[in-house]
This record gives sequence, structure tokens and C-alpha cells, in this order.
Amino acid sequence: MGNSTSSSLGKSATAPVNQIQETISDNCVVIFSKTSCTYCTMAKKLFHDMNVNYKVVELDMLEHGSQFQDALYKMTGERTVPRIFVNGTFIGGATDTHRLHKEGKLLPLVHQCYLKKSKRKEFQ
Ligand SMILES: N[C@@H](CCC(=O)N[C@@H](CS)C(=O)NCC(=O)O)C(=O)O
Ligand code: FES
Repeated sequence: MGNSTSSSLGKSATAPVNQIQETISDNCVVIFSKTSCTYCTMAKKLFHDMNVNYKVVELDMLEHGSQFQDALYKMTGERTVPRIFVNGTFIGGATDTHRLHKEGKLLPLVHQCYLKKSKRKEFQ
């Protein structure tokens, strides 16, 4: 389901905020998650069921996971999981993401990101 848990995150000396920023600009959908969290599983399932690839960062598997949660707190105002970013922007936790989906707004955000990336490729 989905793609890999990050292997590089948490290992470099770069500040967590910068590592997070790099991850969300490289991937259209990023879910900061914990392996034990049912809300997180539900969020992954939502994207999986829409056939959308997502990047998962399992914070409880990172050596410095709590520092990443602190960084997410600075960036989003909460250190809870899941914290979900689409097209480089924080869209909310599990509840917010399901609401966006119900309102029909989630997939357009993902498609905006795909479009942006395919345009970029045309100019390479
Ligand atoms: N309404 C929020 C609830 C988020 C929440 O309460 N998350 C809990 C786990 S389900 C949490 O992060 N607890 C603190 C922690 O794990 O560090 C959402 O939908 O994302
Ligand atoms: S649902 Fe319990 S930890 Fe997230």
C-alpha cells in the first residue's frame, strides 16, 4: 500500500524543518504518521482508495521522531498525527482530510500538483 517509509529522514544533520520542507516539495502527498495510529491508517487508506501515491513518514520509527513532531508543531500548530501535506501545503489531520475529500476538494489538489510536475518536466 502506498510507497516507502522514508529512509533518509532523521538521519542527516539538516534541521528537521528543512528536511520536512524538502520532503513535502518532492512529493505531492506526504503523511506524517505513526505505525500504531488507526487515524493514520485511515488517512493512508483514503489516498490508497483514490489510487494516489503517497509518501509516509512513520515518526515512531525515526530516531529523532519527537524532534520532527516539534518541527511539525512549528509548521502546522499541532504535533499530533497524522499531519498531511498535499502539493506542498499542510491540509490538516485525518478529520480535515476526510472532510476535504467529502467536499470533493482533495483530488483537485493532488491533480494540481501532478500538473505542476508534468509542466516542469516539459521544460527540462
Ligand atoms: N482530529 C485530529 C486528531 C489527531 C490526534 O489526536 N492524534 C493523536 C493520535 S490519534 C496524536 O497525535 N497524539 C499525540 C502523539 O501521538 O504524539 C486528526 O484528525 O488528525
Ligand atoms: S488513532 Fe489512536 S493513535 Fe491515532
